[in-house]
Order: sequence, then structure tokens, then C-alpha cells
Amino acid sequence: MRIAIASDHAAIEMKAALVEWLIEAGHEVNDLGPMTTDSVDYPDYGYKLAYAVASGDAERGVALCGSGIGISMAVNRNPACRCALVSEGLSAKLSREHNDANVIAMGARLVGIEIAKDCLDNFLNTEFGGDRHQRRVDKLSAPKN
Ligand SMILES: O=C(CO)[C@H](O)[C@H](O)[C@H](O)COP(=O)(O)O
Repeated sequence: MRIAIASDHAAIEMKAALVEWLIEAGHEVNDLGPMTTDSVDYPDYGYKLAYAVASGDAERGVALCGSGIGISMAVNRNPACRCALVSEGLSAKLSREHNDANVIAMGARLVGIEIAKDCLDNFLNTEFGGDRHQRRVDKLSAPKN
């Protein structure tokens, strides 16, 4: 699968570990940065990642920051993205099955690397359930007051 990944300074180590793990699993990975631990702003990288998914360049996205909160907010500003912030495997699985999430977000300061891999595994290997869930996901694309 073509996967784009981005973080901020707080998640550099987790990003590197996940990139390696994804490549070993046979995925095509586009690392959108950053590449150093210099302090950066998570919206810049969240928007870059969202664009990669929205444009079709990547089929799925992985968004990381200290808590996962800021970068997930940034990604979800793009209407083509359904970014799920998760910290355990079942939520990652449900984000696919029920919400057709195309981006997963995690907090590197809160989630250990093995849990992060389990989340990612569930996210990448669970199909969307469709049916009643499709109707609800469609409503996410057409917000109403
Ligand atoms: O978690 C985050 C945003 O939700 C960021 O990764 C940062 O950890 C957070 O904003 C704190 O940033 P700091 O400059 O590393 O203190």
C-alpha cells in the first residue's frame, strides 16, 4: 500500500521506527518529515500529510505528534480526510470498519511503539464495513448545521 507519514519533533523516533516496520512489511512509504528533532509546528506537517492523502498520492496516512491531538486536528481540516486518533488496537480496527478512516493519528509521548505497531496493523488490515456505515460516512462529507 502507498502510505504517507508525517510527524512533529515530538514523534521523530516513533516515525523512524514505524517507517522501518512499514517498509519491512512491504509498503511503499513516503516520509513527509520532519527529518530532525528541531522544533516544528504540527499543523504544517498535518496539512502536508492531508494533501498527500486527498490528492491520491497516498492511499493511507499516518500522523504523529506528542499527544496525537494537534496533528489529528490539522489533518481533519481537510474534508477528504477522516483521521482517527487512537491509542489501542480495537479503536484502530473500528476506525476502519465503521468510519473508513484514511489517516491514523497517534501520540508518541503517550503510546509505546509495540502498541503503535498493533494500531497500525489493525488500521492497515481492516476493511470498511460499508452498509449502514457508508450512510454515516457520507454525512461526514456533507456537514449540516
Ligand atoms: O502533542 C502535540 C500537539 O498536540 C505536539 O506534538 C507537542 O507535543 C505539543 O504541542 C508540545 O510541544 P513542545 O514544543 O514539544 O512542548
